[in-house]
Amino acid sequence: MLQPIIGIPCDVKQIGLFPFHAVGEKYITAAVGGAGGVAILIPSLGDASQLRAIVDLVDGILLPGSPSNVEPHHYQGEPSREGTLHDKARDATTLPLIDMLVKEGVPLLGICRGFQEINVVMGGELHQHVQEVPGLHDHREPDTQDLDHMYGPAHPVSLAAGSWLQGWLGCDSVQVNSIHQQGIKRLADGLVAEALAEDGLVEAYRFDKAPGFAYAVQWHPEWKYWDNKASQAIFKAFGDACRERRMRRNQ
Ligand SMILES: N[C@@H](CCC(=O)NCCCC(=O)O)C(=O)O
Repeated sequence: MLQPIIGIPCDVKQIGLFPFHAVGEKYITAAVGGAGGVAILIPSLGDASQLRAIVDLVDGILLPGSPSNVEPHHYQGEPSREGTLHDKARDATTLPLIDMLVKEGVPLLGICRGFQEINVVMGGELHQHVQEVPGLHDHREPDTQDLDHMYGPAHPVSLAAGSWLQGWLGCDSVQVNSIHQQGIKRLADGLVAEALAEDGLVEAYRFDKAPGFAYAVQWHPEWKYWDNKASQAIFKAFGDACRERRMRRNQ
């Protein structure tokens, strides 16, 4: 099968005295095994000339999750609390990159932080502490070092009538994991909710008006994707869109 090139933007993390650009391995294995691509890691240099070359190089972009948060000035949010983890370099890379990808119809899959980034770029807003919003639940991960527990099923999401997920899965609800403190406060115009948590928080959306595949989920389908039908469906759809772009570019 044709292997499209899937770019994954890095977080910038301090390891000892030096900054490193890094991506969690589970995103890489899901891009390769779940979407059938060749994964390339994209350094978060925030350089426009690099972004142009990257958009010309890739067949799709997977925006991974991260413990860091989008800086609130990008969506007119209140200043972050003292000690909030940000990643200025990632923001400076992914936010302009998303705009280019959507405009040019390059397939885009956002996961967790990536889900939040796309909403911000398209003009939406985020809750910074979902668990403190009246009526919303606590969506943070369980206090455990056991990853199977941390990334295991946490709550159901209802699939919107006519959603891609409902069509892919043939059901109206799935269980998802939950490892996030921030969430969608206002869904950007043009983004169509695909799934909602029990408290009404948007947990997945598609971007119908985008010329290409543009989909994002708040949960973590990359975690043991091979054991989860919804994860497999999401990565297959993303991989198929990337393959279609590859085939068009090969013509
Ligand atoms: N920081 C944001 C996004 C949360 C997120 O992406 N969590 C995953 C971190 C670890 C991993 O990559 O699996 C928020 O708190 O909402």
